[in-house]
Amino acid sequence: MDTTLESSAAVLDTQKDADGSFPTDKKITVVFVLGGPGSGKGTQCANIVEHFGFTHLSTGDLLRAESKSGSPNGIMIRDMMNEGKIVPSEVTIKLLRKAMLESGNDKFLIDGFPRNEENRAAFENIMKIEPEFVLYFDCPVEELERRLLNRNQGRDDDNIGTIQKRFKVFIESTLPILEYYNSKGKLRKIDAGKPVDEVFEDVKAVLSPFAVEANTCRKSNVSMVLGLEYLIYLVKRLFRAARMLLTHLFHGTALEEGWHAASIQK
Ligand SMILES: Nc1ncnc2c1ncn2[C@@H]1O[C@H](COP(=O)(O)OP(=O)(O)OP(=O)(O)O)[C@@H](O)[C@H]1O
Ligand SMILES: O=c1ccn([C@@H]2O[C@H](COP(=O)(O)O)[C@@H](O)[C@H]2O)c(=O)[nH]1
Repeated sequence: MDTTLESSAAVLDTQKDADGSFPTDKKITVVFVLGGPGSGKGTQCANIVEHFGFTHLSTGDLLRAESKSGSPNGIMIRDMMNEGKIVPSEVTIKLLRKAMLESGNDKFLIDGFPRNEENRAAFENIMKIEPEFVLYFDCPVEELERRLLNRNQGRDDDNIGTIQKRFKVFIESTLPILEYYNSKGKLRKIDAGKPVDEVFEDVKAVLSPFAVEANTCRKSNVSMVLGLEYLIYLVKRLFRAARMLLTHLFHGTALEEGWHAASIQK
């Protein structure tokens, strides 16, 4: 499958209200991040960004921002989120595509998406991008509920009524997506019921293929710096030798005296 932003753009740009254009033909790496509400997707994505250079895009965050922006879809999005319902794919994918473009990156963690079969098929058809794999944060429901009720980030949907609806949607619509990717050998399941640091150790193991690139990059930066320092050292020595030679040619005696004086001082 062709996975360039350019080809995705070609499809999306046929849409009447699609904005912007994709500047590159780079290969795009996408990792979907899924898990029940409160399983720690956002928390772990922040760690991944720091260590592996991905851009983190939470579709929930993108929809929340859109609902507050006063856009024509704003009220519809807010009402659906308050009911724990899944917003139509074209709305979410348009926001995702814009954010991917604006990031300038080519490696993305797409958090909280695809949530149902419609999301999955639409992303594949429109963006023409297959995920590398799906990171699935698996956590007992009692722990999810405890975390959400203690989150205190002012989210309208972190109340027990909406939380129950979100759990139901996750079981009915998102679990089949996880099964789909599992059948394709693309599911990477993580025990998310453990403390944050322990979960991240498991995440790092799954993302290790991307660390190779980061290490290589770091190593080559180090050798570049060392190489540059050595070059500066050589140039300095060359200048010193040239200066001594010139001084010797024009003031041979003085130089000899200088050397002599220097060797006495030693
Ligand atoms: N491993 C963990 N152990 C205990 N608490 C955690 C852990 N991971 C995250 N939390 C806490 O649980 C809450 C939910 O975490 P987070 O927002 O990362 O989940 P999420 O999966 O992104 O949620 P949502 O799907 O609702 O956006 C936060 O208050 C976070 O600090
Ligand atoms: O792709 C998506 C992502 C989210 N939603 C809606 O937003 C809320 C909150 O999502 P979080 O991932 O917990 O931030 C979710 O319950 C859905 O109503 C969506 O429709 N599509």
